[in-house]
Amino acid sequence: MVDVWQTAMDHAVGAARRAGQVCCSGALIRCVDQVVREALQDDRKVMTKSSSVDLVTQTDQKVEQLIIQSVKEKFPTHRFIGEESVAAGESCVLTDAPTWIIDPIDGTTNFVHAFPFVAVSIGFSVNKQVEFGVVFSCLEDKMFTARRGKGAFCDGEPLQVSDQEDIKQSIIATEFGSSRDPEAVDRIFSSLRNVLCIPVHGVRGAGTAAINMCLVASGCVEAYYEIGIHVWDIAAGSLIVSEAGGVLMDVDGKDGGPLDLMSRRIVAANSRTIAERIVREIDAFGPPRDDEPLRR
Ligand SMILES: O=P(O)(O)O[C@H]1[C@H](O)[C@@H](O)[C@H](O)[C@@H](O)[C@@H]1O
Ligand SMILES: [Mg+2]
Ligand SMILES: [Mg+2]
Repeated sequence: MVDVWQTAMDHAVGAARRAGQVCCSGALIRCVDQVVREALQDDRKVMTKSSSVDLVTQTDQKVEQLIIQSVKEKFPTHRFIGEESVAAGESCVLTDAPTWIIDPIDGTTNFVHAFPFVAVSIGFSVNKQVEFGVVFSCLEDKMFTARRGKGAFCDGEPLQVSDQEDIKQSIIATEFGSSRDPEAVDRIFSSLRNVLCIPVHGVRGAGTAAINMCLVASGCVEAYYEIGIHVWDIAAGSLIVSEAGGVLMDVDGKDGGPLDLMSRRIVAANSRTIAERIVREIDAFGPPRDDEPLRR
């Protein structure tokens, strides 16, 4: 059978690596070279989006344009949902058409502060189903990939989630997100307290949703959950987790409900048991959906 999306996936891997090189040269320069740092004053200019801690740089915008241009040349009819294009006013609606879902720098706050976890995330959906996901963790130089039904890989090596079924023997990843609304922060802390006091072995966060999900897929943490993420944070990572044997869910009711890429809520875990336990412990508030027209 003809593998219709393999060419697109190969293109995504190349684009993610090239984009990662742009991000990483910027990030490494921030770590090591004060003189170049000053010379790059403009490039380091940090702007804000939905809140004073929702950061964006010219590198985010430049990298997204690089990826979109290169895809357009090869696949002129495909559509895009890109984090920085949506911030600039493009619509954020997932249709049945082949759609590239791009987070040019996942972990912009890390990037700005030279905290060494930054990823380029490219998901590709058809009929609203993710067909492949590519996450390039550029400072670690690790390429995570997954094709629907064909497994998940890191640099070509198969990935498998952890087989730990006991949440008390687990590490859980999460993030605080970019809302500083006191009510939302209270809810995030109350969920965190409940999870921590199960008790779990530990709670971690890499500062990027995509890398947190690759950590689940690699078996380094048993689960990742977050409320407030966006479709571009999770499209690629969600397939990498499920193809590594993990489960994905929303945070509704007792069993979470099916993952909804636009709902801004996710639990990604090694097993249903651990995912459902997290759902029971967290406060399931609902930020405005990504496809809600008046969310900005
Ligand atoms: O760095 P970006 O692409 O803005 O994504 C981050 C997101 O904005 C935060 O809410 C999450 O907590 C991070 O995990 C994301 O990766
Ligand atoms: Mg992101
Ligand atoms: Mg981003």
